[in-house]
Amino acid sequence: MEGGGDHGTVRIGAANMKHDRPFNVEPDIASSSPVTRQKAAAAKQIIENHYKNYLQGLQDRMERRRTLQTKAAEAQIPSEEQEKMLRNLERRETEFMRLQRHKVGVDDFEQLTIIGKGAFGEVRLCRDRNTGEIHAMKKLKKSEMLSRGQVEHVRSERNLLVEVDSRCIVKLYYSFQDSDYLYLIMEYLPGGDIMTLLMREDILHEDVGRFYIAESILAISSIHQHNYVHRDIKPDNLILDKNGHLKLSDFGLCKPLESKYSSLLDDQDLTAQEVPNGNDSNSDAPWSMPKEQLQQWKRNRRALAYSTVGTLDYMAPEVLLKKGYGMECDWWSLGAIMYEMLVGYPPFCSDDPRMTCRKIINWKACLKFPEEPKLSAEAKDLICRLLCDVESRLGTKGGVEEIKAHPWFKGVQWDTLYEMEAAYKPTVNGDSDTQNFDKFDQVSTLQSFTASCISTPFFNRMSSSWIRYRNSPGCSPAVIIPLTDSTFPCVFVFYV
Ligand SMILES: Nc1ncnc2c1ncn2[C@@H]1O[C@H](COP(=O)(O)OP(=O)(O)OP(=O)(O)O)[C@@H](O)[C@H]1O
Repeated sequence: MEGGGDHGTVRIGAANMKHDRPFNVEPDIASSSPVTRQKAAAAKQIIENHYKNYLQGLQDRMERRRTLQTKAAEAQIPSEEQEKMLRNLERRETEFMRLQRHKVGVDDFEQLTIIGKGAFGEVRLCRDRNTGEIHAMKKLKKSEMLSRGQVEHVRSERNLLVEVDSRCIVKLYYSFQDSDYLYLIMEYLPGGDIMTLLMREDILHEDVGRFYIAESILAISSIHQHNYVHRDIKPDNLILDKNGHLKLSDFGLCKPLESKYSSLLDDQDLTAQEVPNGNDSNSDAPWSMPKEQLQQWKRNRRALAYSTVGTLDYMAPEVLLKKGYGMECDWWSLGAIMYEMLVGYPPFCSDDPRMTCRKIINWKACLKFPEEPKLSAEAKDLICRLLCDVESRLGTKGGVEEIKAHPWFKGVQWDTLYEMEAAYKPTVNGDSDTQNFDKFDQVSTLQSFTASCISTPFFNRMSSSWIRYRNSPGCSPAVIIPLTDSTFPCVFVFYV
């Protein structure tokens, strides 16, 4: 059978030889029973989808090749080296296709402990039934993704993970789907995320902070080299391997900013009287928050990370303001994380997200350093040169090298950082140890998954038109649920 030009028209070899012209099967189908017609329509859909995916895959693959070629040419990499990079990409693409053809599915993995939750799903430890290897399985509910137009972003995440072969980026082994879920099978990083480290340690010594900021720079720059902007760099996306080296995760799911923060961002709000006004008092500074409130913020941050609302503490002002933005926005986020590592909380933290938002936008007035803990002059300078206008931000004009050359990094051996002993070595007993992750209710909440459990004064203060509460068994004591309209505060950032 050869494919004909039009849908529904097929050219059939021997049976059609007499006429030697396309044999239109439509009249037969039209006279057939409704069940047959349904089956034919379903078959047509399956074939069309198959070829659509196949062609899309080919296109993506060619696009990745072209991007790599352009990047390599721009970076003036010698042609021999370019050839090697392209061969390497082809090898990984082929390997990935081979694995895809194996039709790996969820049944190939034994699902173990839940280790994380995010905006659209959960992350679990899993064991490959064939090899016995332990991996991390990210499981995303399709209906949630579809209803919020997020499927393309999962594709981005999967593409990026295949394309960027870097020791600073979490590795992707398989991606597949069943009728309800999308799955990403990734390497398991048992050291826990930087958020957990910060919650445990409160503040990091400058040497430890320097190590993790330096590794974050290498990770961020490796995705920038492939023309990706993360937009959502935050401590829970920086995960440690068993030796304490850092890898960046979570690339694909875009939390659409427009819907997430629209209620926080109308112009009137930004000029409202509570906007921090640049006087010299420290009344807006996080450390002037009552101690109990600050503790509450710390207790809430994990729950916030699991929610569909997410956090905007690390987000650059140009992203919040929906101005044009580029890779520099990731360097802002890094500045906010560095501040938190050395000071103990993010620079614009507040128990009210509206205030955080305003503080970020009014960063000139609101970026302040406490008396204690005392930061070195170089550390302060670097933070100030990352948390500033795009035009003067380090990395904007001179790229990553400009950041690496800052005096705070004096003595850092950039080329051998990942071979060095890490600044902090997590305790990890065996491949499937999950002690560095929070303990979760092990019953999957994905069935009725909308958001995570949060019950705090923090949310009581949020606009009631934005979220509301609902008691829910197994999700005590409260669950944030979305409004049914477009203001649903769904979250997640990544854009190509
Ligand atoms: N490969 C991994 N190895 C170990 N832990 C992981 C891995 N991937 C994710 N996690 C854990 O699961 C948490 C949630 O993962 P991730 O951020 O990818 O999920 P998400 O659904 O994309 O969440 P978000 O709401 O942050 O966008 C992480 O903060 C981390 O603690």
